[in-house]
Amino acid sequence: MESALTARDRVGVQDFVLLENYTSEAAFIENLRRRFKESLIYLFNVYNTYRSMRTERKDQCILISGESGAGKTEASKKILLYYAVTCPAHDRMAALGDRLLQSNPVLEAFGNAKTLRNDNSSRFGKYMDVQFDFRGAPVGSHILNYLLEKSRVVHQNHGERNFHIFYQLLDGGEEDLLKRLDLERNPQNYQYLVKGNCPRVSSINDKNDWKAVMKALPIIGFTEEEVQELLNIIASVLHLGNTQFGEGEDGETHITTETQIRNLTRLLGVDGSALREALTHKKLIAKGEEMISPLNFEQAGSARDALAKAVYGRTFTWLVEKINQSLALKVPGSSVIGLLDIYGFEVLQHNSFEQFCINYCNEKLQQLFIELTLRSEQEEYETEGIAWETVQYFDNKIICDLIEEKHKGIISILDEECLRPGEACDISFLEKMEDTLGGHPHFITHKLANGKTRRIMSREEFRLLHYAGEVNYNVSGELKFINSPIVMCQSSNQIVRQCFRKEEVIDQKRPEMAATQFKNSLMKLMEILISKEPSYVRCIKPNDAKQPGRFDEVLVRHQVKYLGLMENLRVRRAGFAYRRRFEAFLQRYKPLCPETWPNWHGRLADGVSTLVNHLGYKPEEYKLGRSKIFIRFPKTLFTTEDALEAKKPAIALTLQTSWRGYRERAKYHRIRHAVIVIQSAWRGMKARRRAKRRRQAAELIRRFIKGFIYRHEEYCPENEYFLDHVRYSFLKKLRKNLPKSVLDKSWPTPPPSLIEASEHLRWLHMQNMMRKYCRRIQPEWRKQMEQKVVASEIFKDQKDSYPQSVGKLFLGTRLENEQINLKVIQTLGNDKYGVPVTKYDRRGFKARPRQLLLTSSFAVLVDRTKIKQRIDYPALRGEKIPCPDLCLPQGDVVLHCDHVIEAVTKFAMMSGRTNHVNISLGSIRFALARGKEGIVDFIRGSELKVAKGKRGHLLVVSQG
Ligand SMILES: Nc1ncnc2c1ncn2[C@@H]1O[C@H](COP(=O)(O)OP(=O)(O)OP(=O)(O)O)[C@@H](O)[C@H]1O
Repeated sequence: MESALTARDRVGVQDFVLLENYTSEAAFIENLRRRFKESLIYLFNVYNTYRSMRTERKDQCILISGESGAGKTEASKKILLYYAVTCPAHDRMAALGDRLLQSNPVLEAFGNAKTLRNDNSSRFGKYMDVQFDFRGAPVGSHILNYLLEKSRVVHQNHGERNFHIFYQLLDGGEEDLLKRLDLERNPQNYQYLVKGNCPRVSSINDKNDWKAVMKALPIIGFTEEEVQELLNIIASVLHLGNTQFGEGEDGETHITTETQIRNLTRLLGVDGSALREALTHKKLIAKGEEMISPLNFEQAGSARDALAKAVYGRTFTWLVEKINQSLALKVPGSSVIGLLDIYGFEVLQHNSFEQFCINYCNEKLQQLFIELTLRSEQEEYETEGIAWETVQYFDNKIICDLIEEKHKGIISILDEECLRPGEACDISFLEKMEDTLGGHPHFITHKLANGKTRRIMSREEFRLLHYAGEVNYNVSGELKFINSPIVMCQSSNQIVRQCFRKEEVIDQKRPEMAATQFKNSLMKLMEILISKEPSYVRCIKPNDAKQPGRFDEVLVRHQVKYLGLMENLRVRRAGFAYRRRFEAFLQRYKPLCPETWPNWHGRLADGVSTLVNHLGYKPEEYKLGRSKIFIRFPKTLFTTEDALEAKKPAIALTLQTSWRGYRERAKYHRIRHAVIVIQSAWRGMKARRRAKRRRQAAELIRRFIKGFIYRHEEYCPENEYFLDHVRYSFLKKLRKNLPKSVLDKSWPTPPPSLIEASEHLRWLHMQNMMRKYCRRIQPEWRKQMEQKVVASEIFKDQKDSYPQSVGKLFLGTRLENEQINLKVIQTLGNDKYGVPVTKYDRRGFKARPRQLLLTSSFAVLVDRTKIKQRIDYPALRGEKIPCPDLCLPQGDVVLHCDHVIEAVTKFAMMSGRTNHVNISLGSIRFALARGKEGIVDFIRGSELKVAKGKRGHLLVVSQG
């Protein structure tokens, strides 16, 4: 509905109720034209009906009307297709669908014909009930047929045909069959088929259609016998058409075509003479007495045609019943949708009884429309608590009464006239109507008309002013004889016997005439329709040439008029043009009022009230019901709709902004949430790590403190960490501070627990360094070292000048390769020689002094005997070094040497008596001959001197 409003400006209005100028036919047609041009041929949603049935659980009906070729059958097919596609599938549905499908060609063969307006025109009105089960699946169907155009059986306009089945039989029937039925293939041989002079139609393939019908009949449930009997009837109609009459000399009518009568007798299974009589005589019952009177030539022809029409018409009704049995409900149904596909108002050049019935039917439908529309309006107003207002519309009840009123209506008069004893004729019927209905505002005859109308009306016509317009009906031939059934009741053809019931003939009180029958069936139809919720489909044919895209305005205007659309619209617009539930109205138009936008939180009625006040609705323009708002004029609605259209860009912008904002906020919240999750996870992890570290640190400190407390205890669990740590720390420190050279005496102070280990390490390290040092040392340096070590053993802390000598190298050349200046400055106990000793060779010096006394640069060799031995050493002599001094001395000697420490060390080493060196400071005592001892005083002086000192001491002055 709302989408229709949106599309309004583009393609007119979808709902005519919203047409602004609803009284203007031109505006109406213009709207049709606009939508036709855009191929928007359906004005309103025809599919709502099914939804209403499902949701409201109320039986529905769809009334489809329109003139021939307007599209009624197409529309009903679309509706059925919609059910087939959208309804839930049912197990039995397939079989039902099959039968439903197969019934179509059968119904079309017997009920459709080629007309000027439609090659496959349905020549009957159809009401079809589709039954649905509780799930909404179709489970059964039932068809009611109305107003079969029986006149077509005996007469067709030029360019039209009889019902399809005749042509199908002649074209498609097998030779044997035709022979049995005594038929010839050529349709032109049959009086009932030649009138239209159009036996072949390019768009129709009779042979194929025949096959389809023959295939369908058994599926629908026809027995072989029934099929044969049905074909007998069809053939009979053709034979009946070829039955001719002759006029005797005395004016008596007789049958001239005996073959036809024979065939009819055989095929219909009736008595030949009875049939002859029925065709040539009229039987009337007056005051309980049967009266038979002969028919004239013309009347006999009419009686024949009437019989043909009756036989065909009733057979068609029987056929529909047979199809109904096949489609009947096999499971319980819950809801029904009825589809009424019926002609719209028909106004032809020559309008007869059939047009009268059709238009009467349309009058009834219009009345139903008014009744149902007003009823639903009234019900809605009542429900909504709105005061009912009298609506201005034309109520066609007056016309319906004119036709159907008991005793006074046209149908009653027709019945009376037909059953009246004596000669009934069309004119007497007309006169009777004039007598009874004269003065009725909707009834005119030639006699009753004014001058102007009289000129255009024939004397055999009467005019009815229908709600949709005026129609002139011709009464000639109206009063046809329908007494033929009497002979048919005795037929041995089962179908004929079922169609013409004996009771009908026996009940002579007041046989029901055709018009009354139709009136009664219409009453029944109205009862069916009135119990349902109606929807209407009005089909309008755009042109008569069967051309696409052509909009023939004259034709359309004619249909708009005779479909009564303007009148329908007037009824619909009598009250309020538009109504909507509060929530729907508020939802749609709330953006137009700041107080209702974006959301109204109060009562819906208050919201709508606020909204319409803001929109400036005048009190006469609308009313608020209990749950709906009613708007009287489309203009009000369209102004609101236009305002909404104008507002839409702003709404779109707002929605866009809100949506983007919402999207971005959602995104932001997502990111924020993610960040928080990551952050908390990260913080948690960090905190856990910190706590762990703290725990570990506390544990460490605890173990450290405990370890510190127990540090002097044996290695135990309490102090193991502490001690390990101390050990580790010390070793780490030691690693960095290890002495690099053997002379480096530094060593980190060990913790108390490691003193022993430290010392051990130190010793190991020293050993290691020394080993490395020793491994690296050169042989000459090794010797030097050995000598120095010996020198150290001898002189360290013994001789003042020793520390100064440590750094001075012992030269190998001295006492070894080179000469060493060694001067014996005094022999003790003997004479003094002042002869210097030169070139003393090491290899020849094997002296092993018992004592070597040194002071400053002096050395005193003690034990001269030994020296003497040494001096005798042949090696020294071998070198022929003159050393008379050394050969001479006896007793101890005082030697002078510049490198006394070196010299003494080397002497000591050479002699292997390092512990025999005795170092004295100041004075030394020595033994003299005969047990005497002498004393040598050593002092420092400016020059080297040996002299006799005080108390007989030998005074040795050393330089420096
Ligand atoms: N909705 C449609 N779209 C296109 N063509 C359509 C539509 N409705 C009808 N027609 C055309 O009009 C022709 C006649 O339609 P249809 O037989 O439904 O008319 P009808 O009103 O049932 O006629 P009749 O009363 O003679 O049976 C169709 O064969 C088709 O060519």
